[in-house]
Amino acid sequence: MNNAIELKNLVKKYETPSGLVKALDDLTLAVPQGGIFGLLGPNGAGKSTTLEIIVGLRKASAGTVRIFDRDPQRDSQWIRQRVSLQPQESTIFPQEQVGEMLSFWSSLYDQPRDVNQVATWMGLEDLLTRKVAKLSGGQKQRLNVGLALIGRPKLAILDEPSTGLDVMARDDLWKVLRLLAEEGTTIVLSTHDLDEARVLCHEVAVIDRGRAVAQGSPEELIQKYANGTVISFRVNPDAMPDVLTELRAFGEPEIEDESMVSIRTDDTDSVIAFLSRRPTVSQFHMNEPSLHDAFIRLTGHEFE
Ligand SMILES: Nc1ncnc2c1ncn2[C@@H]1O[C@H](COP(=O)(O)OP(=O)(O)OP(=O)(O)O)[C@@H](O)[C@H]1O
Repeated sequence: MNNAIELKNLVKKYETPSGLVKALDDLTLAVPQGGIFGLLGPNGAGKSTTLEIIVGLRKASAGTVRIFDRDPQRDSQWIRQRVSLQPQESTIFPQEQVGEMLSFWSSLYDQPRDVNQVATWMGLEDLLTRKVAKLSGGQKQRLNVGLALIGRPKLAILDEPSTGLDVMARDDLWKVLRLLAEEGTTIVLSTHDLDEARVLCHEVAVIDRGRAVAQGSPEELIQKYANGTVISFRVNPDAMPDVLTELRAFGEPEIEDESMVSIRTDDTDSVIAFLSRRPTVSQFHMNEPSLHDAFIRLTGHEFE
């Protein structure tokens, strides 16, 4: 068995007062063991629903779920010792102190990590005697991630772990996640931060409207789906018609305003060489192909 997670043809329907909501619509994906895997998608794409089904908190309406080759609904005891979830929101035990929470959580596992080690990882070492209710949003988030890691899970499921963290806390979290992945932990996180997905995740699945529309490393997806670099520049309005005509040899230019033009190209060197020979052209700007471009190409709509 090579995969930590195998989801096949998952469907999840929620009953709501205004009718059935189809949160997952034939979602299929596999997560290899080890490494950091990202579920990437806009609000409402179905990421949290997928994560909750993986840990057995929710039951799919149809389809199959295998976690280390087991069924999380039937083998819930086995799964609970090895698979952890950091939910998006949690209001557990607000009157307890941070240290008490970490100790209590660690007592639920057979081979927990050291409480002080996890507190240090999460930047909570000076807050161990503070009540959970008195933590800031970012501190609560760090505690929730710490609780998800303290049981030494084989598979840690993190639902938007960076949300609410400042840049330094986010960088510290990334370091911890990379360290755990190097040790062999499989980490699955959801995010709608495309930059986070690109720098942190070894592999991502792009989720859109309840389906996984593509899977691969961020660089693979960019290469496969994001079309070329966008070069934009200013041009003297009098020279615009000539420049546009000649530029068409490289692709279809887009006029942004009366003096700003952009063109998407795979042949950056030739376009730059052409433009730099023109005295009427100035202020070059290059936008490398990104996951955002790949997402738009894959889904046909903006990431929002
Ligand atoms: N308990 C629920 N009852 C009814 N509808 C729900 C429930 N949970 C989620 N949904 C709906 O299912 C769809 C998918 O939601 P989900 O929370 O899985 O998406 P998400 O990708 O995690 O979004 P976000 O990035 O905003 O957290 C949305 O349309 C949402 O409104």
